[in-house]
Amino acid sequence: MRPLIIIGNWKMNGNLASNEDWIKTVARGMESGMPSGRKFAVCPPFPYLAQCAALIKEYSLAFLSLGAQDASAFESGAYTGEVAASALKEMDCSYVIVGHSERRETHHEADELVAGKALQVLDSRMTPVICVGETADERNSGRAVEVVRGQVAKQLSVLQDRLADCLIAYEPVWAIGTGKVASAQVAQDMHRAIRLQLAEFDEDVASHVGILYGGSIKPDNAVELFAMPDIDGGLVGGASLNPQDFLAICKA
Ligand SMILES: O=C[C@H](O)COP(=O)(O)O
Repeated sequence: MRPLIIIGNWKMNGNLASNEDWIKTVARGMESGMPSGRKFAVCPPFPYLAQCAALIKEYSLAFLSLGAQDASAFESGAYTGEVAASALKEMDCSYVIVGHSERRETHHEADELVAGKALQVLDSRMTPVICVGETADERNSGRAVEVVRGQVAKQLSVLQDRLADCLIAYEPVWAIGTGKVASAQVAQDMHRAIRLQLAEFDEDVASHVGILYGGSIKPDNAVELFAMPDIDGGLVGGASLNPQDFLAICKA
């Protein structure tokens, strides 16, 4: 049985004061317990990881793990501005997002680079959250499944059965930050297509990999999305900035 995993991605938001308020509010909200069989994490920007790790300890927030929004495909060395997966592990990260569409678009990250990042994350004993998803044009021209299959195929060709230790986040680009959430059925159909593709490679890998949905998740659409058999949780952007909304999604 795969756990439901809900990961908040703050993107380039937050500051020392608001981060502390967020953690305090979430700690209070999680105090009385959380639904069983679920895991929760938050991914702040790199500079705030140490602060958030310390606050999670201070408030004994056992339910909440820490994650990062990216990692280098290199182990260490002269790569100015890059952050090594091993450094993220030292900061108490359990998850690292790789290949987010915002990085694929703004930083021209290709599938091979994304797979290299995922390998570094795995080698540092954390879980990569590998993002895939089609643009509006690709969906409107009927190529959504083909595009996503292509992205997953590249990851499979590099990671092989190590993909069993990763999470995949299906994030249709047209649903990110737009308020246009994919309907639960549209998301389920793509998650099913990804799982069937994984099963073509290895049934065991397919049954183990958690496939999260991302794109305009809100407290009022989370219940329906999470009820779908192949949706194993969510990667939540905008709504995760509000601690009450994040809590509501975690409990949905
Ligand atoms: O990483 C999160 C996704 O990009 C979704 O963002 P969003 O919830 O603001 O649409």
